[in-house]
Amino acid sequence: MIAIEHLSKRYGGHPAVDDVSFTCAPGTVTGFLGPNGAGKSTTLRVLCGLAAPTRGTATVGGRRYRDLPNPGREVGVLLDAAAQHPGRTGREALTLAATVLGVDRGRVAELLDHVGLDGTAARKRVGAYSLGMRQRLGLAGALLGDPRVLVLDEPANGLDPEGIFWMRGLLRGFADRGGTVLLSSHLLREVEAVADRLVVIAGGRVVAQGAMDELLADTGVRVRARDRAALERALTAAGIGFGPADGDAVIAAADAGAVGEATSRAGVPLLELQPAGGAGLEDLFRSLTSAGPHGPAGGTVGEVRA
Ligand SMILES: Nc1ncnc2c1ncn2[C@@H]1O[C@H](COP(=O)(O)OP(=O)(O)OP(=O)(O)O)[C@@H](O)[C@H]1O
Repeated sequence: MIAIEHLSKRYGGHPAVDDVSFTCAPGTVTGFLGPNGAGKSTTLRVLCGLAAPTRGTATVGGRRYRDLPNPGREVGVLLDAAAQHPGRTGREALTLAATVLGVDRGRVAELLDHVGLDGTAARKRVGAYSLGMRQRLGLAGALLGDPRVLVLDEPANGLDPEGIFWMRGLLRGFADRGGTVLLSSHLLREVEAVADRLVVIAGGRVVAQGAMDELLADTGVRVRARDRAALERALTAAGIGFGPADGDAVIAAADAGAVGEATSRAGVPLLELQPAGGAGLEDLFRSLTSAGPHGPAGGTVGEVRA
């Protein structure tokens, strides 16, 4: 179990992470989603003992990473695939890591195979690897100690669509065998297909979290009027939070009845009013994380919070 509790991290006066709390249970994949600069990496760095929290705690199985007796055996970490020693071959890098961890060297070949690095790739220096190959090698390193928990920062970066599909299968299998996975991404589509739960962060704060199916079922309604400004005024007057969708539509954080009443009271004819549903998740993500004049769609945030 990963537990992030009231975690804050300030750099100078700047709050990179501000009172963030969530948990990740065994048997699940949690997608940690947010735009660039949202605070994902900082949270993961604190969790893995690479940065000290200003306030709050981040623990694995009730202990801070630095207090785990053999962390590599309990938590597999891949935070920056690009930061691997360029002069070693993939096989050398993994063999060295196996020695440090006290893992049987026989696992090196097994893992190279598991992450799809063949003999030729394993003999190449890491400096000549593509980012996708480095991600695969980094993942092999994270899995080397046979941990029960995986913490991965943007692991799909640099992978082609086939590689992303492969990684989803690997992470799903890991969780289905009882493992705990926390993976960050700035792209909803990357985590949508594999995550059981989502934690959405923007500006250092959690703006939504919940089970994927809850979030899919509760993404508000998509509403469109010829007069967008009048629609926005009607929603604001009714205290309904909203955010931008594609085209002229907005995603309103209320049910269709409440939106219909608000717009009819204001005399705003509608061109469209329907549950946002699964297709609205992308819109929800954009509206929750937009720094537009209305900020995150407040009502929805409260409703989807677990
Ligand atoms: N070492 C640091 N010193 C100062 N500010 C930092 C440091 N690390 C991160 N920040 C700032 O903290 C905020 C959160 O950054 P963080 O890297 O955690 O976001 P992120 O969601 O991981 O984004 P990205 O996807 O771009 O990595 C940003 O404003 C960033 O500039």
